[in-house]
Amino acid sequence: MERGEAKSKKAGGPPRLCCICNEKRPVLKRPKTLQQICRECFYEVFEEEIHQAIVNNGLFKSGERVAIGASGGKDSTVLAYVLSELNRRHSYGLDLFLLSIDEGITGYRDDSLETVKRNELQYGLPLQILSYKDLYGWTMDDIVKMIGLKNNCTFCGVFRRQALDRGAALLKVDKLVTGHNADDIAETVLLNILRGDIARLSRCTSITTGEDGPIPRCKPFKYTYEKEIVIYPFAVSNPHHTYAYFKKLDYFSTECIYSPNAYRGFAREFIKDLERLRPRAILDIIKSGEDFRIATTTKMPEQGTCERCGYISSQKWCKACVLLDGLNRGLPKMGIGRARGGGVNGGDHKKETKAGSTVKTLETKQCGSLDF
Ligand SMILES: Nc1ncnc2c1ncn2[C@@H]1O[C@H](COP(=O)(O)OP(=O)(O)OP(=O)(O)O)[C@@H](O)[C@H]1O
Repeated sequence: MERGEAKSKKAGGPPRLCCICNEKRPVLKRPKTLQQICRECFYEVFEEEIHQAIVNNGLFKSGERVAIGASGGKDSTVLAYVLSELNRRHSYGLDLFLLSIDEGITGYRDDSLETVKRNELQYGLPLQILSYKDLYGWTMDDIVKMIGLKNNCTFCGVFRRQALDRGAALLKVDKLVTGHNADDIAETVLLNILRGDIARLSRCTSITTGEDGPIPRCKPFKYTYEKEIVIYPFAVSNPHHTYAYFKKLDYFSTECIYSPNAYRGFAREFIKDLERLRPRAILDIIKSGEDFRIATTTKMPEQGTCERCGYISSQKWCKACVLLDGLNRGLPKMGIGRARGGGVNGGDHKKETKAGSTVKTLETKQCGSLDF
């Protein structure tokens, strides 16, 4: 039995000493393990686990240029901070950049981008911003005016994925990292099972994806719990940290105003309920997702390039071009779900699929998807 634990058993109350260092008073119960620990040990294990995820999975090579997808929200802000700290501390030898996509959502993204601009100065990382308006000629405000709230996340997700790739190409980076955390991944495993989407299920637990595409994407927070990411900015008070000594990290915490997210919301709540009963549930769901084996007879989409813009696509036109074409022709529903006719990939989809498989043209996908 550990020293701190022994004392607490005698006293019959919570441990009087941190159960990691056995020296300091515990100030929090660690959400991932329910251990009572001190502040210093919390951020030490928090950062060390991320370092281990990076090292054990060989996420980076020395000399690489890496863009951090920076939305100004808590996950990517903590990621930018921790990654620049680890890069210095462990001499990863990375050139880090912040890459932000401005979707054109008034009262949401404009405010969160102000946060990223402050982060640029606080962390000393160069920032590149790309907007939907410049890339596609449409803002999300315009799109929502035309199509309403129902399917807007599909447009936003498809456009963002491509916008991040284009930003990464502009910055000439070798990799893109995002702030997707363990909760996001567990939620996506569950959603892919509920939708029977075997292609996405097979890749959504990978810590690195898109190695066959324009730019590999990594998720250093694959094993990091959302609850700990929320606590972390307040726990950072280590004099060895170059920034944030007794300071909160600066991030924007408002939810997207256009994201109704009902289905994903249920999955999220379900996982939170499981986590309350058993914190390991999140890691177990990720493990289950990893252990699924895809039958060799399952037809997977074949990668090619979009005939219109040259972006990676399993069909004649990529998803962004189909959606954009619909918007420009005043037929925004054309590329979504079961809409028929008119579209390059949409009308007679089975004929258009290069691989000859029955891959859906586009399905309504909510924000927060790992496949954005
Ligand atoms: N507009 C954006 N510009 C750049 N990167 C983005 C943008 N939106 C999302 N990302 C990246 O995708 C990750 C997951 O996005 P999601 O929309 O699920 O937000 P989230 O879980 O609230 O994350 P965050 O707290 O960082 O906003 C983010 O952590 C970030 O790395």
